[in-house]
Amino acid sequence: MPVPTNTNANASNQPPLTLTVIGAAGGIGQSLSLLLKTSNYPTTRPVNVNLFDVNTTGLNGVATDLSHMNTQANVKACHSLQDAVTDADLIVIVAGVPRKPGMTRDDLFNINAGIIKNIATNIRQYSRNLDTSLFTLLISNPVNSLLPVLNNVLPSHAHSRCLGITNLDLIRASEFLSELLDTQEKQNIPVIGGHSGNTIVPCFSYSKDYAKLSKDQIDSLIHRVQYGGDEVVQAKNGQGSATLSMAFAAFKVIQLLVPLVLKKIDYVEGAFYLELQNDILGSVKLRNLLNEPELNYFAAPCKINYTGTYLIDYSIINGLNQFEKDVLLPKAIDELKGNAQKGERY
Ligand SMILES: NC(=O)C1=CN([C@@H]2O[C@H](COP(=O)(O)OP(=O)(O)OC[C@H]3O[C@@H](n4cnc5c(N)ncnc54)[C@H](O)[C@@H]3O)[C@@H](O)[C@H]2O)C=CC1
Ligand SMILES: O=C([O-])CC(=O)C(=O)O
Repeated sequence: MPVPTNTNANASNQPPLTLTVIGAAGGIGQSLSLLLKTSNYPTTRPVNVNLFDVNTTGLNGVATDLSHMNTQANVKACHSLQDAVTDADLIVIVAGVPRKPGMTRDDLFNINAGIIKNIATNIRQYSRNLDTSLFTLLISNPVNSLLPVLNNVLPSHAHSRCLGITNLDLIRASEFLSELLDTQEKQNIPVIGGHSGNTIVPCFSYSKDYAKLSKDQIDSLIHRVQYGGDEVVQAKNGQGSATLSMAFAAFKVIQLLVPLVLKKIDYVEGAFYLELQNDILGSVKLRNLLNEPELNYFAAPCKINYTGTYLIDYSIINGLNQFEKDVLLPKAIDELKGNAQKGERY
């Protein structure tokens, strides 16, 4: 059975843009790979979508299926992590186990931490771009603890390009508000903190319609965003967690980052879970504002250039209302510190 490799000739001899999906045969991986295969990329360089999964039958099936589509990107089934990561400009990690009803994301830690550590070890050993420009997007759960596991293996100068993906929380906040208001308008609602239950802090006070909402409506919106993942897990009733909406959320992030990776723009703005490093502007100020000098990981709006996150927008904290600042944030931070320590100690 032939395994698809790049099908389009590289007439220009330009170096390809390489996007790698690890966990490509899974629920998120398949949908995300489809989106990446069918996307238009603003470049004349060849675009390679490298797929890897330990489920080799699933991997070959997905890669063969996608390879018949006459689109810009070439798909390649990689049969080792080394092959998948060596030339990557951007790696998306969706490998691991999803939740079943009754489980928390934290229940996935033991099994998924080993998977992430192995992937990180391969990135450290083989990625050509790790030291300069590689972006690594972590989707596997629990994100709050697994990003520290990833970072523990990778050199610290690469951490500002290792981003935990919380975009589904922002998308849910926007959509649930729109549904409640019965409008087509989709507002941007900042969501900060982390990616599980109480650590998810949706900031609905930033909505222009906040004053129209009752306290009960606000409480139920916050709860729905914090436990939106459970809503899908329960609906799927043992058949996994959010896959289609997550693939959409990840694709949006990749669409944002690709022009940066191609060096077509100087910086992008997005919200990510990441390590607070002293050399990222705004990190110290954010810790001071939160009165949390020991807080090592947090999700917040950031500015990112092609060498990584260079600014964390701490001003988000100043704009919060009293309830968000005094009730939601302290609960989130308590859990976030424990979640990060768990990963750091692994
Ligand atoms: N950050 C977020 O907002 C979200 C995160 N997730 C998380 O994403 C992860 C993946 O979810 P699904 O795609 O639904 O799971 P899935 O079970 O459908 O797919 C996971 C894939 O990973 C592969 N895999 C397992 N170990 C591997 C390894 N060592 N190397 C390469 N591939 C490996 C499996 O063979 C499988 O194909 C889960 O941990 C889930 O909790 C899910 C939704 C949202
Ligand atoms: O809830 C889960 O397990 C998957 C997830 O992270 C989400 O849907 O936000």
